[in-house]
Amino acid sequence: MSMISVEQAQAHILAAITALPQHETVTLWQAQGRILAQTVTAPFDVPPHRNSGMDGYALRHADISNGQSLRVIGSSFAGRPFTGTAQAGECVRIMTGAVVPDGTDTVVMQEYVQRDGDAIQVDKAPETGENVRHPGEDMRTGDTVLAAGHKLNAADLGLLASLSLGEVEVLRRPRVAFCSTGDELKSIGEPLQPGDIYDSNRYTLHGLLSKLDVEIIDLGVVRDTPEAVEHAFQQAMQQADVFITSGGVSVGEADFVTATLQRLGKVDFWKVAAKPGKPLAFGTLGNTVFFGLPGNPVSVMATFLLFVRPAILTLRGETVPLVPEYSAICETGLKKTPGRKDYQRGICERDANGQWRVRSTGGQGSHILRSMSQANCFIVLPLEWGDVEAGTTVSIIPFDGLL
Ligand SMILES: Nc1nc2c(c(=O)[nH]1)N[C@H]1C(S)=C(S)[C@@H](COP(=O)(O)OP(=O)(O)OC[C@H]3O[C@@H](n4cnc5c(N)ncnc54)[C@H](O)[C@@H]3O)O[C@H]1N2
Ligand code: MOO
Repeated sequence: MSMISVEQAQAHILAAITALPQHETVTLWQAQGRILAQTVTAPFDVPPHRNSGMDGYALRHADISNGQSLRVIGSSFAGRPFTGTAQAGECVRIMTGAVVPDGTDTVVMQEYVQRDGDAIQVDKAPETGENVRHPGEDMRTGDTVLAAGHKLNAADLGLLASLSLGEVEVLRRPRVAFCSTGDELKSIGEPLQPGDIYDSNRYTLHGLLSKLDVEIIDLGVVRDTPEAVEHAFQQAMQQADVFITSGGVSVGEADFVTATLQRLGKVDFWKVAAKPGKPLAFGTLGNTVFFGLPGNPVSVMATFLLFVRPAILTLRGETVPLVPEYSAICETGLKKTPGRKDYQRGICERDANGQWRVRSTGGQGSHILRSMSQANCFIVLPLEWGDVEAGTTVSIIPFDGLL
């Protein structure tokens, strides 16, 4: 199988995936960031009643044009309305949010009033209707206030609460299973035998998945045997919407991932013209979407961000899964071989003029995980480019919110 371009691979993945059809009901406490599966209409007006925008006095505007003093006949507090009706020459002490009493049409701020016992004198006349907030000004009965497909944010949660809607229908979260493959991998704390290393990819993947509001299923470290790899695949197919492996996807004699995918499911593509990330495998296992990520620690992160993350966002119902790129001036020269699109690790910042500037983190081997830890962006270099001179304008993908 020949290599396909990054763009072809991304298009292929997004074309193969649609949002999960299943819904679930969650409380507002669990609803932040979830995708609505229902349309929400307002069951009543918000605010539900005419109320005051200020602390002051509710009065009849017609009464103050001639400068007469008004008699205070009671008080209206938020949650404790005045129940009577104001007549000509009368006013009611009122607090912010309290019901504006019948018979009045305007609220004057208390700072513009002089009070003497039961009488007030207005120093500065408001406009008619000033400081009166009307029913339905925020939302009117029957208004569509949130559409299906909308991603709920903090404002929306408050909005739903103000409509007394404590639960909402949202799309189900994707279940994502992942494992590391490799006989050389030891778990934290185990002694290393010659040739061993500690498994870092599972921790990286767990961290990346934790940013995405998914159900995470950790299938652990899988040994480099066809049986062990197959067993992990079987488990994932039964439990997960997405299955991610790391390692064992290249052409070595202990690389069983692609063959297992071929046996149990379907290989959509294998190998992308990306550096790092070349041996990425993508396919399906029944209803489970499969990503075989290369084992190198930087390759895992790059392929996750470029290919897996957009797929998961699409599954969870988001409509703009790809991250934006920006132009930056590259302050360091970069080594590059034409033939693959490079995602080099960079450190970017905006200068005083708002111009992005970026420099390399140094060594770009896909085993140098520290380059990802030091970086705050990818420097994206087109497939056909060779070495890059300092001062060249390049594209960057900032890591904000991604890692
Ligand atoms: N003859 C060829 N050899 C390789 C090619 C090729 O095209 N022809 N491609 C290279 C590229 S590019 C990559 S990327 C790697 C990917 O290989 P695998 O996906 O099969 O990964 P492994 O061989 O299993 O591991 C690669 C590397 O990463 C380390 N590793 C693996 N898992 C973990 C883990 N969980 N935590 C930390 N480190 C891990 C592993 O020890 C290896 O050093 O293939 C190249 N070879
Ligand atoms: O594609 Mo590999 O990820 O270059 O090291």
